Amino acid sequence: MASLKIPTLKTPSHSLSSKLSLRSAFSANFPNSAHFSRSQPQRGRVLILTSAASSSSSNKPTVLVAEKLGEAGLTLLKEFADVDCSYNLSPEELRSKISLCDALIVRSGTKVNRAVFESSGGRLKVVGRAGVGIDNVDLAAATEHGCLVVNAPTANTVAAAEHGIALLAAMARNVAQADASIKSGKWQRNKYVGVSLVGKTLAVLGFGKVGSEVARRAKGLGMHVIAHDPYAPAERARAIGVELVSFDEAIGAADFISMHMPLTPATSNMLNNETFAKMKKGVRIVNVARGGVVDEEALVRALDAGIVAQAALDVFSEEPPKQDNKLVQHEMVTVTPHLGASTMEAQEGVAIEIAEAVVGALKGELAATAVNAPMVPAEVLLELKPYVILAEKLGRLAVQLVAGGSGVKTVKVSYASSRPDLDTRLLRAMITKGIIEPISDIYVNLVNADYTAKQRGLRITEEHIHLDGSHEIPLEFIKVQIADVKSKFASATSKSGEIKVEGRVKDGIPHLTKVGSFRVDVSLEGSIILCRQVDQPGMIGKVGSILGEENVNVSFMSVGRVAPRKHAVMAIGVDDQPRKESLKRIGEVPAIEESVFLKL
Ligand SMILES: NC(=O)C1=CN([C@@H]2O[C@H](COP(=O)(O)OP(=O)(O)OC[C@H]3O[C@@H](n4cnc5c(N)ncnc54)[C@H](O)[C@@H]3O)[C@@H](O)[C@H]2O)C=CC1
Ligand SMILES: O=C(O)C(=O)COP(=O)(O)O
Repeated sequence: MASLKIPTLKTPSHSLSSKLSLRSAFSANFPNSAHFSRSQPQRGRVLILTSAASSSSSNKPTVLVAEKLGEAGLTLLKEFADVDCSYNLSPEELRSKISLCDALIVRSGTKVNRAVFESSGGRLKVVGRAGVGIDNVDLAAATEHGCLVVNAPTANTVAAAEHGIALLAAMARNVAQADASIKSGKWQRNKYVGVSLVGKTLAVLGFGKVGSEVARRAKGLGMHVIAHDPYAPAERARAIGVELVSFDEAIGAADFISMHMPLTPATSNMLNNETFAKMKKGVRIVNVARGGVVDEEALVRALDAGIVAQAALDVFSEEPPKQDNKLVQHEMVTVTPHLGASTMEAQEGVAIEIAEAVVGALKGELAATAVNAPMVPAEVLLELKPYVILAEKLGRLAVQLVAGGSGVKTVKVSYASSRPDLDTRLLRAMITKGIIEPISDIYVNLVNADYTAKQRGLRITEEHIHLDGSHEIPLEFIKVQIADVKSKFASATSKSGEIKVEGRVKDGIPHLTKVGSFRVDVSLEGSIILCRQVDQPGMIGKVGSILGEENVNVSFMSVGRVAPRKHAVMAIGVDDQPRKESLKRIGEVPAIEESVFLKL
């Protein structure tokens, strides 16, 4: 397996402070628009931005809105960002604009594929999908690029359900065909005799938000409603008088089928030759989900064979469909141009929902509708905040203790906690960030931490040390161990050969409490000098005076020793980075056996 090579360590261009917010967990971090400066690119806390990448002279992030968005959403976005509304961009135009944008907002009409993320040069930090389906966004590529994807999953539910019902009724009564006929001067009352809905069986496939609203409305029309959804809770179905059945039962019993699942590899072409063959002859199909859930050629054949009597389609595998598309032209098919979410009300709601999500994500807040990042509830985030900082700093310290040329492959993290259900995803991500960022150009956040670790051949194992006691404090300590490496500070290596650092949070401030087998206590602010010395009087004074002469402010000092007059490790917190010569002078103090400077 590949391993994470330790090159010369980079000095981070920022210094962490106790003011660090949860922003560091996410990729998109604009503290607020007024303080955001593109001319001073920073890593870690905020986006990697350069003045060359800036398209505007203001300090605000830039949001590209690539498809029509409701006014209320645009107003919200404009309060925080420079908003570029450029509709109908070609793929090439989108790719060339994207490196100037911090966020992109799309609906279903824009393909946000890998090329878009690659063209963004690392600047794009949030993609907002103003709607539900995210099949037009390459989530794997987004994650690999540390780009958060958020959607607006609730505001268009009713609109989509109403459109499903509109298509159901219009299809059953040939509304569209009859309308076209009368407009062409005909009066064909016998040709357009329809079928009734009352008493018929409707199978709702996909019993999520839209599917259940369709079911509720269909029941109001006097239909017998059954549903199939492998993941829907039976109680939810029962509560509205719908029976959940198997897929084969649903399609076998249905007079009408309505599709409401997302397009995924598992649902692609789920209506096909084989499944059409299992349906009742004369079944009628409504699709307001995605064109790709139906094998469209198989549907044409099923229509021509009379297995499917009629279909009503709002969505197509290729949008817009070609003019000679056989389904569009088919007499027994009613079509609309992906109008499910297109009501005034839904579009205003979706616009607000997505604008809030994108602005929140740009501010580094928790994104409640994140699609490609673990969902960590806001209250958990707040509670874990100091531990998040501790986790990143321990990772950062541990990796700086690795000797150049070693390959970091295995990191073991131990969490000592009385909480059996401690959510460690965020902590793990931050340790990964701490380990990878000082030795690479990769920007690591909650979105791409696990992916990046895997890519770099870094295996992070986690262990929970269960403590008895109050559940009030989420964590007693975190221990980070790097195995199978040489250390540039031998004292950081435990008896079993791993580099080991341990820390805990005291009064809300992260502290380093153990290095190897030496207990220390130094707050993790500023930077740290570690020295191993023979435990004897005067050492603190000697090192302190060298730092004083060099004008380096000491914030903290702590000495941990194995036994009096034996070996001791001195941890010195410093506000500024000492000159190389100062560190050399410290190393030359006769009783000092080794020393290392660690930048936090
Ligand atoms: N035509 C339009 O303008 C609109 C289309 N949509 C489409 O409708 C879909 C559903 O939207 P929501 O109900 O809001 O999403 P949702 O996530 O609430 O519901 C989707 C349901 O599909 C189920 N599902 C997943 N795999 C399935 C399978 N193999 N068989 C049966 N069910 C399966 C899920 O368990 C879930 O309950 C969206 O993904 C989107 O593609 C949504 C809004 C507007
Ligand atoms: O929300 C969805 O999934 C939709 O299909 C709506 O698409 P639209 O935003 O109208 O392009």
